[in-house]
Amino acid sequence: MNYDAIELRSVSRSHGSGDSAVTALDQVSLSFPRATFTAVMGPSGSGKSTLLQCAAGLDRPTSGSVSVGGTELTRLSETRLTLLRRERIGFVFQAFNLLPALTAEQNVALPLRLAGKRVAKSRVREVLEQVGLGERARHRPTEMSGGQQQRVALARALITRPEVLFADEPTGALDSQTSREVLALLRSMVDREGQTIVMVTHDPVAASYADRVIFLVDGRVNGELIGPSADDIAARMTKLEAVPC
Ligand SMILES: Nc1ncnc2c1ncn2[C@@H]1O[C@H](COP(=O)(O)OP(=O)(O)OP(=O)(O)O)[C@@H](O)[C@H]1O
Repeated sequence: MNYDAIELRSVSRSHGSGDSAVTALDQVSLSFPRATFTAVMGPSGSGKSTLLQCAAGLDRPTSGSVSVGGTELTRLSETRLTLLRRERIGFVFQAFNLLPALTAEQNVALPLRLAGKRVAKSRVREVLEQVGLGERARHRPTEMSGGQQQRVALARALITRPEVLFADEPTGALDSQTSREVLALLRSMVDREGQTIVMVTHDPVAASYADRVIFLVDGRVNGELIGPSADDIAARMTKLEAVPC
């Protein structure tokens, strides 16, 4: 069967209990087809991070189910879930989280080393070249710009050829020119390599690089835009943020 990269079925996630319970996600059903780039947007507290965490197997839904490439996460033990995350899911965050004592190539090789796998130098070079850093393999993070560091983080996320790359505000710490370069790189990973990407962002320009933008409000899907411009996205966000709580 040809499964979507990620599928969420009626996913709910609550925190706490009784009167103080908070519903961070409320019956969310979404599919993320392979080789597509999806942005997730919504007002602060609308459930974006919770959605990403549940979809990536970092958090468990209170009810509903999540599948990665047809594998149902909700049925896996913690050990199997950790293995699946390590082998089939990639992450990049606003903070680059590189190890300062290691060179770019050592940082990129780290996920394979941690998994006890053989590290082929040629594969490390290949991903560094994909992100345009073939010449910087021996540099340490302090010798690189913010954009270059985020590209190393991207190469590190891609070394295992993950089925899905989750990006949480990946350009939040970058200036607008550097952000555009990183976003163009994400776009080309989808178009050239068939990578599936799900990205949470507050930035309409960043979201406009995606094929589809999903809007969350109060833990529910409030609609989507397909191939929108940054202006369309900004207008929709302004409307959503104007809704009284
Ligand atoms: N561990 C937790 N305990 C209690 N409530 C939580 C917890 N994590 C999230 N929440 C609540 O769940 C809701 C959704 O939070 P979430 O962080 O997913 O929103 P978000 O859209 O990512 O917000 P932001 O854009 O501000 O980062 C919020 O009301 C938040 O306060």
